[in-house]
Amino acid sequence: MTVHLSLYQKAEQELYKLDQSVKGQFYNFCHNFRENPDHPGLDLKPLKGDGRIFRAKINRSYRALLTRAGVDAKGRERWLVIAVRHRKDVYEQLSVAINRVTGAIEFVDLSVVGESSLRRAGIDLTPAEPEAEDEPEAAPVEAPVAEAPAPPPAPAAPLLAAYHADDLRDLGVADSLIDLALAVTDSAELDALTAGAPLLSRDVLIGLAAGMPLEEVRAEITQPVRAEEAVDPEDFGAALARTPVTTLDEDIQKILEQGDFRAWKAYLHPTQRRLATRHYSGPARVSGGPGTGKTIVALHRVKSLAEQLGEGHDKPILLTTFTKNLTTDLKARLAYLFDDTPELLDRVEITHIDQLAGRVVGENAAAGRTKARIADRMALRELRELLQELDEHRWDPEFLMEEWEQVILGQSIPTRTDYFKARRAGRGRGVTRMERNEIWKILEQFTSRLDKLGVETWGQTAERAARFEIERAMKVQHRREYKEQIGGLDLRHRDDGSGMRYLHHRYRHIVVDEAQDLRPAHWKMLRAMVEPGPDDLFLAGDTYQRIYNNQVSLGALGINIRGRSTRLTLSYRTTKEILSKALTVMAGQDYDDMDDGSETLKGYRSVLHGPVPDLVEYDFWPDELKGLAKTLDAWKRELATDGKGTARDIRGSLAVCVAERDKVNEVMYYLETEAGIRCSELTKDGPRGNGEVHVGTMHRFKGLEYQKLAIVAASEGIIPPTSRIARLEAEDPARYTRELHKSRSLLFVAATRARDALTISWHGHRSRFLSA
Ligand SMILES: Nc1ncnc2c1ncn2[C@@H]1O[C@H](COP(=O)(O)OP(=O)(O)OP(=O)(O)O)[C@@H](O)[C@H]1O
Repeated sequence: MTVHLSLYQKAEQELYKLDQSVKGQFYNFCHNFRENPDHPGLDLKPLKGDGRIFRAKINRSYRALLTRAGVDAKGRERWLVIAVRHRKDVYEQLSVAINRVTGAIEFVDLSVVGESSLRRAGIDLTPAEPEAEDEPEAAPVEAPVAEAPAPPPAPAAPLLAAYHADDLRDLGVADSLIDLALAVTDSAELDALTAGAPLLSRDVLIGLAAGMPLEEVRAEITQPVRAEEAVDPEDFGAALARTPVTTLDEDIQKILEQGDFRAWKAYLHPTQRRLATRHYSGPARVSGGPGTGKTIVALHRVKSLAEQLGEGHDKPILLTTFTKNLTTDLKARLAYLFDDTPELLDRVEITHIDQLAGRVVGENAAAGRTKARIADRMALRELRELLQELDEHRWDPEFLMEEWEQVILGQSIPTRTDYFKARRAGRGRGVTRMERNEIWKILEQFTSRLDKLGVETWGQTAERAARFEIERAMKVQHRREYKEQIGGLDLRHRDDGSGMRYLHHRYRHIVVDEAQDLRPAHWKMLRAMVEPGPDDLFLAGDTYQRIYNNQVSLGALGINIRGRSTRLTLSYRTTKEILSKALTVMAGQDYDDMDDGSETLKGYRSVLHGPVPDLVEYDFWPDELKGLAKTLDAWKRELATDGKGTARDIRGSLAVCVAERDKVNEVMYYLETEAGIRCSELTKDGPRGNGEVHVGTMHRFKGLEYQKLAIVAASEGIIPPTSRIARLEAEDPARYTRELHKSRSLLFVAATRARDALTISWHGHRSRFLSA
């Protein structure tokens, strides 16, 4: 073997799309090239424009474009395949360079930047290979009958007129794209220009065009991917080490068969990769809009931590999330990510947060003293009954329930005196000392009522678990201090019989997904479960998607993420069209960053395109159901023509999302009995049954994604549920605002689950969150 051959990330993606036969021939090409790149059959030649790019023959029609990248340790020349193209698409003007910011090799393909940009920049593309003689000529195009020439359109202002070439260069835009980018006049042109652009150029240009200030682009897009060492723009050997590639000494056929699944497994965006692999001096957080890859980063973070730990017999890494059905999803994705190192997966515990709290409480309970857990709505019913029995009408049961959850349980307040002094930040309505006394009395009766029934809420479980874990952490700390005091001597005498010897923090690293929804007590429990220090806690979440009541201030809970917080802005899931509809739901809203600051969706964007979402109004619910069945039928037909013919293939591609629990049954009943469409309900344990269409409440859709999604009953009165919350507007405006936020977030979460197609319908009046 005379050369070492690697494949550029983008070239790999191009290969996936080619016919199986071309993939096979590419495999042979690699084999032959590695043996002898100068073999006459490969016909290796430099392009006339950038002599650093060579073309070589894969078969009669396809060409590999390659560049040299130094020599390897064995003295073999290293070559990089930068693209695989039909020969008609190989132009002399293609260029390759080293990006001065990332230090990686970048391939710039001017043939995909769009006609109008090229025309404006006066660039004429020359095919590297003239048409073959035996190829049928294209039919001559008839000259159109001349019409009176239209007046030339007024020149439009460039989209990035506020910036200079030096700004773009400085931010990392590829040199050959800078003039073109500065001449772009509308977003269609920008899309064409960025579609095939190197990653950093694309991110910077889209960020600036979306209105992100230059300094923010520098801090959030350029800085995270800057090479750590100085970049030599001519050293392709050094640059290869910074470029995402596959080494073709591996079995390329196996890689190609994995197809698109490899997308997130192998190639994280450099910002995502850095977040997943870097060392943090303490708790860190990744935020970002829906579909920006927060979960993917969390999964890779787990893998990177497991690799650092190596094999072992315990599970020092915890991966946890708020919803039960997501835990199943995380388990499957993580198993896929670890498929080549299953022994490392054994070092990870994946548990849903309530289950974890339940286990801690169970471990600490005396035998036979465990309580059954009830959902919050059952507890609320008990509280309502209690208030009726007490003939107590001054207090709204929902307000009391929140006060208990957020203030008393949230801060582990043990006594009435402590409650008098408690912080009630963000609770809205103030309460006097006398009122606190009344509230305490009612809640005391309420908790003893639950106690007598032998039940507790998940909030109580979390709070008790937090207390047990804090005690445990204190014992660990005391033992360590004592050992230090006595000069590091063995503590066998003191430990014997107490189990103390085995006491340590439960985990070395904790990774949390959907962090925005955890309760304060969950955070306290997690904080105590891991020793404070480097890489202790890693959180992924988006407060715009908070759909439960649990607003926290992490700093106040002992989790300091200041300076270790990063936001992702590029959506990999949703199309631009769906995203812009979803963003109108959030227009003008302020959300917190879980740390007494505010969060933003500025720069949140997608580069994918698809149909504009359908917004459909019906007079009555039965009409809407009929319309839904029609939409689903049409989608099924579309999927069939895409090759996803059978019900089995469609499963998991289509879904119907509803705001209210009752409507789920109505939708399923109608679709099954009237429209012959088989459904599966999305439950907290995942989809139940094998139906082709998943149906569930908006809460159940968190973290999931579907190719085509219908949101039904998006009517005013249902979202937000006006009859339930209207009175709060006057009585407790802060709570009213919180309820509206929650409702709005639910619709936002639901709309951003759709990958390609989205329909939102309603009967009566449309939800106030949906603009025309
Ligand atoms: N670097 C990447 N390359 C290709 N696909 C990616 C990449 N990162 C994420 N994705 C894909 O984007 C989709 C969304 O990713 P993910 O679920 O991690 O986003 P998220 O930010 O957690 O979303 P949400 O907040 O809505 O739950 C997934 O299909 C994932 O496979």
